Amino acid sequence: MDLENHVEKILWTEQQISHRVSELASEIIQDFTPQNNAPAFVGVATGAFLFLADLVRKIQLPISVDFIRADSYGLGTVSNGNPRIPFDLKVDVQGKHVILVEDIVDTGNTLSCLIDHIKSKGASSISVCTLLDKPARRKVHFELVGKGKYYCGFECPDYFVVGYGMDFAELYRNLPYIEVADKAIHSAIAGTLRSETFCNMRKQNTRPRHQKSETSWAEKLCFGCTCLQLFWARVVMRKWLNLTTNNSDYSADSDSDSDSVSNSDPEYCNWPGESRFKNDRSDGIRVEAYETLPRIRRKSETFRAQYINTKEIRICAGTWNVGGRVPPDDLDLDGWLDIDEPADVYVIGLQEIIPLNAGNIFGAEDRRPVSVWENIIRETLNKIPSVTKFKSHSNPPSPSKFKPSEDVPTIDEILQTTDSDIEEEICPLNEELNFFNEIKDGTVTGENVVDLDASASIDKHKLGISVEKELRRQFSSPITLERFNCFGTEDSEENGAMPSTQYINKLARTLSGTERIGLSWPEPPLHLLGQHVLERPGSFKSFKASKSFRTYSSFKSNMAGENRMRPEIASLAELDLESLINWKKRPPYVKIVSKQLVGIFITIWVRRNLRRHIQNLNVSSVGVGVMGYIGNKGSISVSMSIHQTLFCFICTHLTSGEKDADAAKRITDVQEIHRRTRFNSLSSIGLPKSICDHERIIWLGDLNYRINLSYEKTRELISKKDWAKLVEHDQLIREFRKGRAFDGWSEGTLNFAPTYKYETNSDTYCGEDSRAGRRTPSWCDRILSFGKGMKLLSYRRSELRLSDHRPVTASYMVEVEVFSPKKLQRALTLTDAEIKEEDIVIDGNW
Ligand SMILES: O=P(O)(O)OC[C@H]1O[C@H](OP(=O)(O)OP(=O)(O)O)[C@H](O)[C@@H]1O
Ligand SMILES: Nc1nc2[nH]cnc2c(=O)[nH]1
Repeated sequence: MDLENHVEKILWTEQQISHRVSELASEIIQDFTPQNNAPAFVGVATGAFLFLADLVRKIQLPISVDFIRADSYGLGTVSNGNPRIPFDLKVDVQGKHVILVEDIVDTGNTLSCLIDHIKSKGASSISVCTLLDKPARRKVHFELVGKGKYYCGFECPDYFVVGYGMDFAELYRNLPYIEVADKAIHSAIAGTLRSETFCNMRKQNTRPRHQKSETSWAEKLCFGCTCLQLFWARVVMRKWLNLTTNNSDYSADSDSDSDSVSNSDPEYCNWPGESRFKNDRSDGIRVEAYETLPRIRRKSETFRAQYINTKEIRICAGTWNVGGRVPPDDLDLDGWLDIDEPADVYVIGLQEIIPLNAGNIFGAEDRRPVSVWENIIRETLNKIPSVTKFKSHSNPPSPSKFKPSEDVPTIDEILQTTDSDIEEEICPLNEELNFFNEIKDGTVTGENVVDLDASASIDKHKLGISVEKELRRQFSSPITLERFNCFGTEDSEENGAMPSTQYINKLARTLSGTERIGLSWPEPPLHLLGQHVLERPGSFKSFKASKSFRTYSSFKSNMAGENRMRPEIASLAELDLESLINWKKRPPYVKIVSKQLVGIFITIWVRRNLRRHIQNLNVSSVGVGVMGYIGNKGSISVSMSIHQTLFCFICTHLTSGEKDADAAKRITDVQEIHRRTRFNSLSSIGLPKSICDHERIIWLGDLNYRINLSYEKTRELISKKDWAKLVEHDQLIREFRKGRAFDGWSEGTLNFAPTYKYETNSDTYCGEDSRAGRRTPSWCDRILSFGKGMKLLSYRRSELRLSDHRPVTASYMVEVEVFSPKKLQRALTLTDAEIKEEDIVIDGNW
């Protein structure tokens, strides 16, 4: 930032202030000298401390000096209209002239309250001496007392100002001049903040003037600050302003995380690194959205139906305000995360992952608790065995089918890589069964296959051992060997003496290769789809000529034609079983995103085999707390497509408080979150930009809505478990009805006790002692949804006592659209045939 710009935002320099203070002092001396009774100067803490100190040193009268404190702004920039007096006068002002010394008069709330207070102490007159007056913001008219006078240093324009005692979030008070805070905010938003304020503070205030300074080159470059200070200032400022460097500023499991055979992991052979999430190629070439991850909602649903299937996935959403408590390592999250009914996607939102004290709110983010929570979540999800596969897109499994007992790790899975859906597109269930029936008179029968699946089961607590045992068992099965053999035959000549691990990888790669139409495509733009299928010579022929088709065919013909062990079976002995076992032992869930904003934290985990179907991942954080920007309250939203459906998950912590004004602020918070949440740049055509652009949305968090009843009445209804009556007074339910916040959203029935506020590590609600921060118990912790095709399976709370809140869980069965290359193939082949027919007719006519 250039110097002029910098100078422009200083409203009053040190010299100007000093000069004006002298003038004010002279005025006061003149007014009070004739009186015998020298006034008491009462500074309004904290802001007036410098002004008071400078002023009283220029008053040559036998004055007394004291402080009083009134809290009206708290951490925000808007007076709350109801100042408290947390510390009172020491001197007795009975019968005295009092001069209240203020740094700034804004709404007038503080003064109005203080004047009343001092008047009640019997002061004979009350004057006010303020350095700044902001008449544009005056809301409350205050009356001076007796012959009291109003002394004012400068009229202040309607800016939020800092310096010379005035703070922004308790900082900047020690600036010797007064400047506009908004400017700092705006320049920071424009990314030009060089943190002059901090630099100047250091130059002008923290280095003793007499001390000759040795300025390092780094300090020179940074206007006198060390880079570390500058960095800290930037970090803090960015945090205040809720600026993130970019949308990919979140953590996720890398592909190799927890993969013991990561280098040879066939699942990832076509998806290096994190590139699929970031839309950037590792070679530095930016890949346009339409080339890789497009998802364009087309107008023609009829046409869309020709290449889209649907299936259901289970999503478990959990929210918990953990009150800044670090969890013990053995915290049992099984119930909260509903691991007996495993989900495909876990969306976990925490609030107050760190204590919301000033240091955490305004200082650099403390990320340590994140890893503790993540470890516990990982361990919890690792108890869930891997699921084999969905049987059919069009006949989705019912929730009850997601039983661990069915999660049989078969050798098929290995052969199919991790993506069983893909396999089905080539060889759907019915074809598969027909196929096995076809070769019934050989060694393999349909029943055998069923037996094979059904006989294996996993002890979910001893997953690794079971997997190993099961794999060994399957490898000893003639069926498996034969099937494996068949896959091997296709490329047997080509493969020659290829080492076994390499060979397995190659097999898996063959099965996951993108040449298999649409295997991992999200939804390519139509023109590309057309090109892919039609422009290739003989369209369907090209599919038939593809490696996968050949693999499948050779599999078929081998099985059908021969009923004997081929010599290649011998190569199985060399198979690197250990690699396979390790591969199979990989954790069943992977973290696809974790993001923290002060105390708000969201982490999303998906089944390993779903990961590749998650695209266009984007994160957007919005702070609505202090100053309207800081993230002590706010949201983190995650946008993604799962298969072909757009999802948004929002974890929020909204404004707290029981008053109507607090409820109104929560509505504003929600509106702000909608307004300021932005995902994809304008150039990313077809990708969602805002929350509402998504098809399925889950909003979870400490929404902080309260029950509008007295504490006693609420407790009475809780003891009767009269949830229905309580619900009538729930602020959020009322908002639903009024249609102001969350219009059109759904929530499950609240048939559990309010989740807030409990005494620590206890089942007792706070408030037995009415003096100790009594809170009406409320359903602060909520999970809402928006969008079609979302069936709520359960909505409940868990009895974890770590904090003053109880965690809440909502499980959904959600419909997603799945791209079906088979359908498209059929549609396009037909279209192709129709065109050809037309051509023939035309030819005939010709
Ligand atoms: O006219 P009003 O709208 O009431 O605002 C004026 C008050 O606001 C500031 O105090 P603040 O509450 O920020 O505390 P501080 O002095 O500790 O900064 C300022 O020092 C005044 O006392
Ligand atoms: N720091 C600061 N405190 C205030 N209190 C009321 N108005 C202001 C302002 O502009 N700046």
